[in-house]
Amino acid sequence: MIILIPCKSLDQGKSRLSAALDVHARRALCEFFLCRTLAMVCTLVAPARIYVVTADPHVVEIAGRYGASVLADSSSDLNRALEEARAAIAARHPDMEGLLIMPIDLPLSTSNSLSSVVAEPGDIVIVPDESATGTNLLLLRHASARTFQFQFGPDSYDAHCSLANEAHLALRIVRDDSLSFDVDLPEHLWRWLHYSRADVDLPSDLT
Ligand SMILES: Nc1nc2c(ncn2[C@@H]2O[C@H](COP(=O)(O)OP(=O)(O)OP(=O)(O)O)[C@@H](O)[C@H]2O)c(=O)[nH]1
Ligand SMILES: O=C(O)[C@H](O)COP(=O)(O)O
Repeated sequence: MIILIPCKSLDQGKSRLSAALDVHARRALCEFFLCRTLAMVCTLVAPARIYVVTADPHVVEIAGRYGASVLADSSSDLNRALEEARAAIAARHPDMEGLLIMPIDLPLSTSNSLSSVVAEPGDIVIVPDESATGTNLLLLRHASARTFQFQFGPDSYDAHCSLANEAHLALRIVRDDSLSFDVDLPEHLWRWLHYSRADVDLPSDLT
């Protein structure tokens, strides 16, 4: 399995938190999210199977610390960035049998919860967000790993499920509180900070 982490430029990420956090704090949060995500996925696969697609040189440097490879995002569109990254990955890994799209903003995710998703059978495994509108995790297997068209954006959960059903793919839906929680809006941030303050070493901008 290959793990592909899309990462917006750190100065631009989590823009919907701008009412709650200034640009420095948002940048610190994105860096924190990126590092914890890289550390976690390194427990699941070898660094040679971890890719980050980004336009940010600082993200490139961070990914390098974890031994992950970086692919350039020249599009500023998430679906296009993923398509281009996947094409590059498929060329480097002709044996690619699975591709997991792993966002950075799932702060309750753990190695164990990710392992459970990876253990699910099927051509496509989806973990929706709490509201069952977004797609928090997308695991593609077999031919889908190379061909399934990414539909990230508004209502991506429905869009991904519809596409999978139209193509008669074996689709598994996983609902898991630790993976369904993503930090998009200030209310998510407050909930996460409230629960994690005791056991997470947060960036100083957030404490
Ligand atoms: N490379 C790349 N990654 C992206 C892009 N847009 C979003 N991402 C990443 O995709 C994942 C999910 O994105 P969102 O939850 O929308 O996070 P975000 O874009 O930082 O949040 P907002 O700015 O508030 O929309 C995160 O890992 C983002 O860093 C993009 O245009 N290019
Ligand atoms: O479904 C999606 O497009 C991704 O999960 C991003 O959605 P979000 O911006 O609502 O997290």
